[in-house]
Amino acid sequence: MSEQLVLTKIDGGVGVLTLNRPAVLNALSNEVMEALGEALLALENNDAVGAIVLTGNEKAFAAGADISAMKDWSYMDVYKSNYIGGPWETMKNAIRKPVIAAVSGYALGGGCELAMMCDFIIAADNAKFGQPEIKLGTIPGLGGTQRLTRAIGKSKAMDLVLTGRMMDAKEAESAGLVARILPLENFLEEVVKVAQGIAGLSTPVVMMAKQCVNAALETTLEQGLQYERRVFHATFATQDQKEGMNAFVEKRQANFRNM
Ligand SMILES: CCCCCCCCCCCCC[C@H](O)CC(=O)SCCNC(=O)CCNC(=O)[C@H](O)C(C)(C)COP(=O)(O)OP(=O)(O)OC[C@H]1O[C@@H](n2cnc3c(N)ncnc32)[C@H](O)[C@@H]1OP(=O)(O)O
Repeated sequence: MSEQLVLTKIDGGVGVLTLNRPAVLNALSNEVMEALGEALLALENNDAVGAIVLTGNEKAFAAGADISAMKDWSYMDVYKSNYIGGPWETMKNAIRKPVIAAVSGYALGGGCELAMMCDFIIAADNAKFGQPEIKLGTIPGLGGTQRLTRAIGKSKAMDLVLTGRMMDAKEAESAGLVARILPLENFLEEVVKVAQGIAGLSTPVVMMAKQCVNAALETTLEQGLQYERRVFHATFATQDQKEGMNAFVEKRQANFRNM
C-alpha cells in the first residue's frame, strides 16, 4: 500500500480508503492509481467487507490528475502506456461490491471522474465539482465527458466541460450528480453509517442490484428489463431472500448470511 492511500477497515463491514496527498489537494498520481486498484481488489476479496467508501479530506476529495507529473508527457508517452486505461478496467470489471464516493471539498478533473466511477456520490455541503481540463489545454480523459453527460444531461455537462467552471454541492445534487448532501461536520462518520447499512444487507444481492442499475446505462430499456427480471428471479435462489421475507413476516430483524 502506498502512503498516498490509507486503508481503514471499520467494524460493520465497511472498508474506508482515504486519498492522502493533502499538500497537493490529493492530486492523483500514477502511484495512487495503482494503489487504489490493488486496495479495491483486496477489499473486493475480503469477505468481512460488504461496502467500500472512498474519500479524501475536508479541503479536497481530489483536485484532479497530477498536473506537475503530466505537463511534459508526449502523445506517445500516454498512448503507449495506455494512460488510465488499465485502472478503469479493474474498477469496472472486478469490483462488484458497492463503492461510495464521500466527497468534501474539491472534486475536479480526474477527481470528479473518480467520484463518478464510484457507485454513488455523497457530498459534504462544502463540495465543489468540475471538469476544468479545458483550462489546461486538454479535455477530461477518465470519463468526464461521458459519465457527466449521462449523469446531468448534455446542456449542463457541456457548460461545465467547455467553461471549466465548478458547481457546488447543491447544484450537483439538483443536477443529479450527487445522491445526497450531508453537513461537513461528522461527514465521513455519517457516510460510513450509510455504507454500514448496505454492508448489513445481503452482499450477493447488493452486488446483483448494483449490476442491474449499471446495466441501465448500457442497454435498451427492454434489454434492461429482461436482465433485471432474470436477476430478480435469481434472488429467489438465495437463502437471503428467504431470510429477508421471513424476517418481515415474523416482524424481526433479518440476519443475512450472504448465501
Ligand atoms: C481502480 C481505479 C483507479 C482509477 C484512478 C484514476 C486516477 C488517475 C486520474 C487521471 C485522470 C486523467 C484525466 C483527467 O481528466 C485530467 C485531469 O484531471 S487534469 C487536472 C484537472 N484539475 C485541475 O485543473 C485543478 C487544478 N487545481 C486548481 O485549480 C486549484 O488548485 C484549486 C483546486 C482551485 C484550489 O486552489 P487553491 O485553494 O488556490 O490551492 P492551490 O492552487 O494553491 O493548490 C494547493 C497546492 O496543490 C497543488 N495542486 C492543486 N491541484 C493540483 C493538481 N491537479 N495537480 C498537481 N498539483 C495540484 C498546487 O499546485 C499547490 O501546490 P504548491 O504550489 O503549494 O506546491
